Amino acid sequence: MATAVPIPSTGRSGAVATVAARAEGVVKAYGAGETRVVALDRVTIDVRRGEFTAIMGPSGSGKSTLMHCLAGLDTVSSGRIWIGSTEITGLKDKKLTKLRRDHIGFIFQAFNLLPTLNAIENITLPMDIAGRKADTEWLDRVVTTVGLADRLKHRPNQLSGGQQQRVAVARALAARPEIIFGDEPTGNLDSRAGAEVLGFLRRSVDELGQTIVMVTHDPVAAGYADRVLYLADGRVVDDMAEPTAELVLDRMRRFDARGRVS
Ligand SMILES: Nc1ncnc2c1ncn2[C@@H]1O[C@H](COP(=O)(O)OP(=O)(O)OP(=O)(O)O)[C@@H](O)[C@H]1O
Repeated sequence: MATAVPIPSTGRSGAVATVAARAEGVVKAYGAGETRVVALDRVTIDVRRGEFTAIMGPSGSGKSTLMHCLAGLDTVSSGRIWIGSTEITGLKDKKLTKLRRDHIGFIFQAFNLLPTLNAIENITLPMDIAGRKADTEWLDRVVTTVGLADRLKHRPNQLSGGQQQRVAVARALAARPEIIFGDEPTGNLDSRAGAEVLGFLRRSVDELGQTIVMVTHDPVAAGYADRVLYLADGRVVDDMAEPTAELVLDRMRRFDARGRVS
């Protein structure tokens, strides 16, 4: 039976509590022989708790693969992954499914709402399926934070794209997951609606203490994060603190597809 393995201590007290997810020496290869593609090449990162981390990089650099491996949606070829204090590499399917359900929230580019359910029913659906009772006080805070209090009885087709994505954000936040992963969460939205959703993601970090990891191509979206990790050719090539859209754009202009200064 696989058991929870604590994240190795860095020697400082409280180190475990500050890390929401960790990848250590992660390699992910697809295929074999001549068609073998190394999507992740010895990636080591810590995702700090209570931070908004963006993952950027050219197309094919390994962003989605890294997110999927961190979230336990894909297996690694070698290396180790932790969510909180639990090592997920090696966990059996059933345990992994439970860990994902109980500790991880997802926001995808497509909103993935059920059309026959209203907003609040969509928000609480994962908890209903898991047989968990919603904490009503928390749910009220979440709904207020994402600005949906007056739209809870509306079905998805009665909401704008931005409002639908806010329902998806609230759905991810409702169960108080350890970490939320977003794959281009504003990719289907116009810039105004995208800014609104990003503003609410930012608030959920600042006001609710949420940890968010977001894959994006958009320097404006990355500017909402606390930190941007840049991938190139399956490797982490840069780690930017306190990004702004301008700094990110400048960084993208100066580096070529392999992460080298051009
Ligand atoms: N299922 C798969 N089978 C084979 N190769 C794959 C598979 N998934 C991804 N890859 C390859 O792994 C590499 C990284 O892909 P990944 O989707 O992680 O990149 P990305 O940075 O998210 O790209 P994009 O920005 O275009 O979405 C690419 O070379 C891709 O072709």
